[in-house]
Parts: sequence; structure tokens; C-alpha cells
Amino acid sequence: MAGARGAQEEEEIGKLLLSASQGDLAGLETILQGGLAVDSADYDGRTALHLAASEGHVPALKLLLKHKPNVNPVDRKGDTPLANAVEYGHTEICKILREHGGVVSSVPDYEIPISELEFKRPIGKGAFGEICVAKWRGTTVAAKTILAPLANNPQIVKEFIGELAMLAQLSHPNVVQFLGAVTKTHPLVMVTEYLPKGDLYAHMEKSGRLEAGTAVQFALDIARGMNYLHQHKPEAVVHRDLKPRNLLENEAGHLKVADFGLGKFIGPVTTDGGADLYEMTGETGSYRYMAPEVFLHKHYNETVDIFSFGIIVQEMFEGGPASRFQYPKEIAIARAKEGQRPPFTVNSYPKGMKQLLKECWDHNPEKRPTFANIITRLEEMQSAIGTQKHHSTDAVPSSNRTHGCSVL
Ligand SMILES: Nc1ncnc2c1ncn2[C@@H]1O[C@H](COP(=O)(O)OP(=O)(O)OP(=O)(O)O)[C@@H](O)[C@H]1O
Repeated sequence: MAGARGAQEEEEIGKLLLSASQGDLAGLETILQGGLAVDSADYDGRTALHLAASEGHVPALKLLLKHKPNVNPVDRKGDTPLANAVEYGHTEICKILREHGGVVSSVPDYEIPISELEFKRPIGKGAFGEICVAKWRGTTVAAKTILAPLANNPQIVKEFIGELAMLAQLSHPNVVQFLGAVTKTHPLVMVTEYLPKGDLYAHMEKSGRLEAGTAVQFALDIARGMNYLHQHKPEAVVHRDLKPRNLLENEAGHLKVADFGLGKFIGPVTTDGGADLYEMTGETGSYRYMAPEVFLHKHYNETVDIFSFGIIVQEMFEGGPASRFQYPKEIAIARAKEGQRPPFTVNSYPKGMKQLLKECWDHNPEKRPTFANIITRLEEMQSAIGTQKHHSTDAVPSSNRTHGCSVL
């Protein structure tokens, strides 16, 4: 008897696993095109990915990965496909699986037992969850508890957990460091480094317009962090929700990008219940930074982050959003449907900056520059500002200067 699954499905799974173990590409394609889930497993929990990995069939493994399987399914022995590939010495397979977030242990390296977290005080609430300062192994960290509308949706939880192995690989000076997560117990918690100096939104609320030198430095910090994420292999990490509240300042006064890679779980694209999670959580701020193609529910890619970047940099020079009193959703409509863009009202933009921002928020995503190009142009502006400062210091009469410091 084939049990609850039915004899026909059993047979299909048998064919899928046999094709994987033999490296039979045509067989795999036929069965998967027929609608069988790529993650289907036998009673030992063995999936096609386990078998292709154990037998060392690289093309079969690549084909399976195109069907977006769970990269770390665990069989009855507790082994993942990567654990099998390591055991049988298939180096190429190990490399590919690791690039796709494969882990050797069924308890991933990033797993943090909830007992290790000592929650201290809440610091904020966003569309994903509530964020608290916590102590973990003697270090102060930020712990984000994932909100019920997301945590109760099994599909979202599966995708969220699938994303963590990738987050654990990331490390860059301008990217908030992921430290681990609680996934084996509820509620789900994501743990990152804690940045006590607050976010760019609070910084602009306090300081208003930023000096050109500071704005260019902050823009470079964001662009460097984002360039690292966009150049991630095998797939770019798209932020999708880049905004001043997601840019945190470290002790040295540099910005780091936070909340990346998770934007796909929220946003104006309606969830299965038809509800808009931004509206469900009362959070509509992100519409201010939203690329037209996202608002219009069109296909989009990583260039949506370039659009948001352009709006954020304009705000740094202007001291905040131009249309502070307009509903964020109305702004998104005006930008997406009427081509409205923020104005340039101050004269502190360095040479080349206005042109750069106009390119960043071009309606046509293909015309937007890459972050690599943006970095080069910002570095030129930064050295021009440095040179100007140098000249203006030179202009101070020498009698007013002592060891390079002006005495006024
Ligand atoms: N790692 C951190 N260190 C210090 N403060 C943080 C950290 N992460 C977030 N915060 C603070 O908590 C606030 C809320 O963060 P959270 O990411 O939960 O929401 P958000 O960014 O406002 O919204 P969303 O999650 O919808 O993007 C942030 O604006 C920031 O000031």
C-alpha cells in the first residue's frame, strides 16, 4: 500500500529520484514539467537533490536548482544534500550547493537557542516585526521578533528560513551584520549587530540639511553596501525597501544598510489574503522611496534600489522629504503615473550630483546607473569637495593659522 500519498504519486516520486540518481536530465525535466514538486521525498526523506548530490551529477543538480528547491532538506539520517556531497567527496557539487546557501548540518550554523537571548527593551516596530535590544553571549545585539501575520504563514516562514543561510554568508563594512536566528521555536527571531547611533531618518530629523561632504560620504556608504549586495553570487540580493529608517549609523559615523533581502516578504504586492501588509501594520512610509515599476506591480529587478537611493540622497541635501504633508501613497502614484520627481531647491549639490540623481530615478529602469558606477562618480565628487575645502583653508591668511589650524 502506498499510504496517504497515493500509488501514482509514489510512482512519480520513484521516477524523479531514480532520474536524479542516474543524472538523467530528460527524465527529470519530464517529471518536473508534469507538476511534481521538486522537493518531493521518499519515506526516508531523500529528495532528488540528495541523490544528485550523493552521486555527483553536476548538470542534474543545476537543473534541480533552477526549480528552486529547498537547498537544505533533511533526510531520516539527519543529512542535507551538502552533507552527502561532502561525504562522497564531490567538490564541484559542494561549491554549487554552498553558493546556494547549502549547509552541512541539519542544525544550521546560524541557529540561536532562544534561551541564549536576554531581551532588554523595545527600540522600534516595522512591517516584519518588533525590534528589541538584547544581550547574546555577552554582546549587545538587535533582536527582531517576526510579527504574527508573517510568522503564521507557512509559505512565508519557509521562504524566510530559506533566506537565512544566504544572509549568514554576507559580510561588508556598510551592511548590518546578520548574527543568527531562532527558527526551531516560536516566535521566529532574527539577530543582528546593534547600532546605537540610530537611523538616517532620525539623523535628518535632528540635523536637517546635511553638509555636502557628509551627504556625499553617507551616499558612498549606502552605495558601497548596496553594490556588495547587488554583486552577490549566484543572485543579486535586492533590498526592495531601501529608506532612511533602514540606514543605521555606526560609532564612526558611517552608514550601514539594514533589513536587506527581506523586502520580498512584504510590500504593496498583495498577499494571499489580498491585504497590503504595509497598510495592515500602518506602515506606509516606504511608498516615498518606491520605484514606479514596483508600485505598478510590473516585473522589476535590483534597479528598484537605485531609484530609492536617488530619493534618499536628494532628501539628505534638502533636509527631508519635499512633500512631507502629502500621503506617501499619493506621492507614489504621482511618481509612477505622472512622472513627478523631487525638486532641487538648495545650491549645495556638488557638480554632477543633480545629473546623477536624475539618472537614478529615471522612469526606465534600464537607464539607471549601477551602484558600481555611482561609487566612481561619488568618489570624484568627494575628492572635488576635498580639494575645494583645501583651497578655502589656503585662503585663510597665514597670520591666522597655527600648525594648520585657523585661530579666529
Ligand atoms: N540593528 C539595529 N540597531 C539599532 N537600531 C535598529 C536596528 N535595527 C533597527 N533599528 C531601529 O529600529 C527601528 C525599527 O526597525 P525595523 O527594521 O523593525 O523597522 P523599519 O525599518 O522602520 O520598517 P520595516 O521593517 O518595515 O522596513 C529602525 O528605524 C531603527 O531605528
